[in-house]
Amino acid sequence: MEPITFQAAEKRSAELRDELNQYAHEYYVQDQPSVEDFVYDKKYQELVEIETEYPDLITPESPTQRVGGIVLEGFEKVVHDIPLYSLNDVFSKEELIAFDERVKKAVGHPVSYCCELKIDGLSISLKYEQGVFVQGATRGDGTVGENITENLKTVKSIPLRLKEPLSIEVRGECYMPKASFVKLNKQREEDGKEVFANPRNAAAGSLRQLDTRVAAKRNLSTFLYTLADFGPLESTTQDHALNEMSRLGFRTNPEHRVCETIDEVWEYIENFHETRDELSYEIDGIVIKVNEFDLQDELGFTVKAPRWATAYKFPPEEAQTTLLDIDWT
Ligand SMILES: NC(=O)c1cnc(OC2CCCC2)nc1N
Repeated sequence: MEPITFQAAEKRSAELRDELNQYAHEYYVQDQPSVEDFVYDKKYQELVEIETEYPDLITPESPTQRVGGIVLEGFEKVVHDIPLYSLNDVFSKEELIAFDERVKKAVGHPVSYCCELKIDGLSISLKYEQGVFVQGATRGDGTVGENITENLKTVKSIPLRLKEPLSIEVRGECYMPKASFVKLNKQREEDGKEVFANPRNAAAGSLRQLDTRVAAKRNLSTFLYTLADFGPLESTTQDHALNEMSRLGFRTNPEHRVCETIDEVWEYIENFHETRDELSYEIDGIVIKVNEFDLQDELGFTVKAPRWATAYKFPPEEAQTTLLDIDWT
């Protein structure tokens, strides 16, 4: 390609960055690619050539920054301004009904619930300043986590810049899709390496890598589910917050549903208990949250968990076809 002037390179690289980030958003966040891979690859190659010629044109959100390439000494500690709470679990319909009774007694009237699949991955917290991804951390003990920003930058579904210049913090799950888990373990077996016990461990092991190029190759993904620091956003319900996070460019789980009664919640639980093997990711239950944020505030927290949420845990899968038995190709 004939060398181009800096001005032409500046304009062209900005066009390519926006175009490639839009293609990546459609592919990794919306699961609806609008172009074939070779179209993306060709434009990506052009951007690499321009950035190689003019390194000053590289920006934090350039798609070329997703491949990793630094080896960290270790992970710094991060103190979470807003704690990441855990959930009180329930294991039966009776316990779920008791949860609903406690909530109704405390607020004095029936409430609607936002039901979400309980993704079996690693809890992460993402901080943005004026729309730019500035820090990613593990949950840790809920108050102190580890700074894994460099590894999370390689996770393609995590936006490096939001659609609006907001300063917010969101939380969610980083997970490894079942098909990627099977492929990784087959490769590790061939390489004589120890295999991962489950996708959650594989995701955790990938994010604990000090060499970011390793994390970049592990095909990790995310579902975000908590608006922690709202910034200027004004969601009043969990369901609305999920829709806002999706609008801002985050990947959220499409199966969330508002249920008006605990019976509807139970229907939702039974449905996904039966069909979860069809999902491309592992879930270990259902998270049920009081939908209205003002009622969540009224209910508050115990020492470790919100009074306004519970997790219905599925019984461990006995004699279930294991992931390795299923042909994921
Ligand atoms: N694994 C999940 O999919 C998941 C985990 N946690 C939460 O909510 C937090 C927010 C307040 C307490 C728990 N939602 C989820 N969907």
